[in-house]
Amino acid sequence: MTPLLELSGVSKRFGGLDALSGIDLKVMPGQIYSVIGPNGAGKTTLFNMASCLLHPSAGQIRFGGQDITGKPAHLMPRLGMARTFQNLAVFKHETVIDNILTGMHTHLKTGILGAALFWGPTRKAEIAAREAAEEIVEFLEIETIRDVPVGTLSYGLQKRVELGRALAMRPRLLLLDEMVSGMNQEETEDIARFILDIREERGITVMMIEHDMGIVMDISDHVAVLNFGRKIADGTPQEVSAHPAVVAAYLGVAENAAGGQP
Ligand SMILES: Nc1ncnc2c1ncn2[C@@H]1O[C@H](COP(=O)(O)OP(=O)(O)OP(=O)(O)O)[C@@H](O)[C@H]1O
Repeated sequence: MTPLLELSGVSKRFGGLDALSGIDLKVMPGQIYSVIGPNGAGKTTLFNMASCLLHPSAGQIRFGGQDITGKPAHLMPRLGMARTFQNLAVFKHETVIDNILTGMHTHLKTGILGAALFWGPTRKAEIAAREAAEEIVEFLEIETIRDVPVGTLSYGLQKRVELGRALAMRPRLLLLDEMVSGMNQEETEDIARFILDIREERGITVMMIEHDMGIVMDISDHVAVLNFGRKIADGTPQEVSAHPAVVAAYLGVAENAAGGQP
């Protein structure tokens, strides 16, 4: 089976710093794939390169079998890749439903001129987009807040809206950057359930960066561990959590935090 996303020998250098060095990884269709590692390990840099916001200094990135190395980021939604960001990326003054509708516009090809010339098909596309947006609202259980401006909602609900907008792009691959950070236990469990349903019911492959080991261990099929820009382990949650290099990397962090020697 062809990997949905494949990084081969990917490196990224910022000035004198090797943020990533020779990363190889394969995300297979249907997987929930987590990327973990201590702060500064290179996780966000990896996501930025996978979504073409940054381009690698060396190596190749393939998406759906197609070489996307060096391609502009704005093409990614059309190719079937959507993402959420570590910092909230929502339109705070817009309502929940309007935020989700903005995700649909990747697939609405007709602009104002098209609307004037082809009122019929454009109208149909708009109606279909609205129906799909309503269906996402229902799926994410946010019907009661559909007309509320997003900025007035709790952080956990705003993240849920951001997830809805990414789903509206109808991706094959969904990249989730620290989705549950800052969420309470109940909100985290809701997100874990949504991610499982996104894979089961929508057939979307999910790749996520997470610091919350509970959700990583509970729902991932595969985990890659980064440390100082290198992949130090790769396998099932059970395999990586027992891997000596992973234990040492996390122990080093804990000892540093406690003022001990790494
Ligand atoms: N644009 C940039 N210019 C220079 N250095 C950068 C840039 N982006 C990231 N870095 C550096 O690259 C390294 C990896 O950073 P990155 O943000 O990818 O780590 P991370 O694993 O996502 O960390 P965190 O868990 O804290 O979000 C860090 O040393 C960081 O300071």
